[in-house]
Amino acid sequence: MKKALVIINPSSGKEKALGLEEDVVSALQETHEEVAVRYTEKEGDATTFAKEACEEKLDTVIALGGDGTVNEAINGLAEQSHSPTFGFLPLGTVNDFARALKLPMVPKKAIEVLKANHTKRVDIGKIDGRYFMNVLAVGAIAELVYEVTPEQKSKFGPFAYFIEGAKALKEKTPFNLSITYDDNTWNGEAYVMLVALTNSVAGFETFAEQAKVNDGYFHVFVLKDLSIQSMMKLVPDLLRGELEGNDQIDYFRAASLKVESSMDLVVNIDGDEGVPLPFTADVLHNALHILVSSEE
Ligand SMILES: Nc1ncnc2c1ncn2[C@@H]1O[C@H](COP(=O)(O)OP(=O)(O)OP(=O)(O)O)[C@@H](O)[C@H]1O
Repeated sequence: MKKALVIINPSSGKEKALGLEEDVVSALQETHEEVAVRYTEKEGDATTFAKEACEEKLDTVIALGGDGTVNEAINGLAEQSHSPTFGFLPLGTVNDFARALKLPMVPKKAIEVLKANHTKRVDIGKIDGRYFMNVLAVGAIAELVYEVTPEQKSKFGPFAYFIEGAKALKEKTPFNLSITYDDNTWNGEAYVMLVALTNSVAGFETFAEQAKVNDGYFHVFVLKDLSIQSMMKLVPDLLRGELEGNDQIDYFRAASLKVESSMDLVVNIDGDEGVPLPFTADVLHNALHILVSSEE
């Protein structure tokens, strides 16, 4: 007998999730005998619910929410002895993970993906005992994420980060960074370090154009200069998907990282405040089974 759990964050996506519950449940009932629904009330609930679904050996876990809810669900599913298939409806404003997986943004179409039952194995990252599916950020970018208001995100989409980013970066000084990755090291001064697991960062699908959701690597970008000239080159390179060739960026890929600084810095994990430096991070290759569009 197949069993599924639907985790709903009722606050996500202008409270759209509740209106979709019935359609999601009836879609799952086509292939599952039992479909339960649980609503999150606070931070951590989606992790608890997903972990309990693993313990109860459910076949499928579906999340309705934004990247925050998806991250929490993944934190409950990762490295469990029984791992249900995971699917989600992207109801946030940015939805980087859904962009990377080429999921439809229109909820009715995303429900069709759940029905089709086509899965793909996907990498996630592990950082000091926590899990993430999109991005780590150190430096001004990490701080600016907290400064972008939900209104700005709804109005300007990814460009809200760009507008706030340009403001934040202007006021910053570089920090020293020591990165040990696989068998190499990077030492120097940086303004921003971004570790992308997927191509889509802050809604820009061209950010790490070459990153695949299951290539086994972190794609690391270290920004070394913030002069006007360098920023003017950065924007077209970002939009063309050519950031790794930019003179002011050092780019490399790695399956594991150790990042240290003599300065007081905190790493941002999938858009939320994370752990202080130093940290270690590893790619967990093909760690999850995710429901994706059949043409993917
Ligand atoms: N019932 C609830 N009411 C209010 N907040 C909730 C509720 N349940 C969970 N949350 C909070 O919602 C947050 C996640 O929201 P969501 O899934 O919309 O992600 P998001 O990253 O904010 O999305 P985006 O930025 O793309 O819009 C978590 O921080 C969680 O604590």
